[in-house]
Amino acid sequence: MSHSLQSSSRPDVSTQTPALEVRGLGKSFPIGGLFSRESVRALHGVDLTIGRGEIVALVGESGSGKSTLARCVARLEKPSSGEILIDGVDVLKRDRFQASRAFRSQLQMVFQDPFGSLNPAHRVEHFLRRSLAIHRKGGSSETETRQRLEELMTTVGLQADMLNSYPHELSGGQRQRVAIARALAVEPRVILADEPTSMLDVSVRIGVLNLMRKLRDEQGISMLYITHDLASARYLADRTAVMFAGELVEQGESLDLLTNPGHPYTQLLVSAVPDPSRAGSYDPVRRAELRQAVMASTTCGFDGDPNQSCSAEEPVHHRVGDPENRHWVRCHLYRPQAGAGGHALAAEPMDKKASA
Ligand SMILES: Nc1ncnc2c1ncn2[C@@H]1O[C@H](COP(=O)(O)OP(=O)(O)OP(=O)(O)O)[C@@H](O)[C@H]1O
Repeated sequence: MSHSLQSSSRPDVSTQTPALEVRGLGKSFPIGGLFSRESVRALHGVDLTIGRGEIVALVGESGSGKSTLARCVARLEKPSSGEILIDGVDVLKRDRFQASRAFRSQLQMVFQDPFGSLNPAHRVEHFLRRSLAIHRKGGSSETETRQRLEELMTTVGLQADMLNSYPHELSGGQRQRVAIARALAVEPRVILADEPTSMLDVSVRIGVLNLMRKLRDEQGISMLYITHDLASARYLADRTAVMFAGELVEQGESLDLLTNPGHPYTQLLVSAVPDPSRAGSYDPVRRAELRQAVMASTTCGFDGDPNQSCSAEEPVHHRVGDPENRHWVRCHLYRPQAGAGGHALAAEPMDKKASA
């Protein structure tokens, strides 16, 4: 996979009202039955901003909270705390009890499983027509609707005659393109894509990633791209955010973050990416120990000193390197390298603003 990310040629999204902004998002799930007071903290104080026409990758291992974040933002799950703003409007206040049609037409989700997300009893045309009808985007005549259906198919790189196909007649990659076309039918501002390529053959993954990139570049759609795959984050995303035990621990321009990771967890993730020039650097035993420590306690497991643990005191945001890269890390262990320019950001609220 070539790394054609060219952050410098992208428009400056930091000065505009973000397409999506998440502030202090928290989510706990009750566990242990009806009368139990126990809960598992899946998200804690997550701040995340996605500019217009920007793709942000959210990476982290299984159980780190990525899907919970996407499901809360998509309002499939009720957050325990925090705010969600689309185009500067707090949607939790606007539609207090459930997601409105207006919300659904602003934000769409594409799921991991292209096999499960399309009802096998219907033809492709049905899914797209339904989305157009619900959101009244089909045009006033059948001719216009037909034209729109064919446009959607072309946009996602499918032949118009596949409108007559059933899901089982399509490959996994083609089904995922249909799922993306269905999301596009409502002309959303933001797409949340939860591992959209992980169930696809390696050979067709790149096509779906390129489609997502095209939608960003040509239609200005903003995306949260959730993935385990750091190489694809680097290929596709303008910025990458790293989630660990329900919190964002590092964020920055993808290329910079993945070549110069500041948090030990990000370093561990990066070290697990196969790289012939770095043979032997991945330590599966250490990684398993850390995962175990994370599951067993509320501390992050990277630091043996209890006085410096995140549970004793939340780490502040440290800026890493050149401010242009908007790269920060939250870790008590972070020590800027001499000359690297890393320093702690000022205290709240500028801290949060600068870090999002
Ligand atoms: N409905 C639920 N009830 C109880 N706990 C839950 C629920 N959903 C998620 N969790 C817990 O929240 C934490 C985060 O889970 P989540 O699925 O968001 O992680 P993830 O990073 O998306 O993992 P994966 O990549 O495997 O999907 C986990 O500890 C999980 O067990």
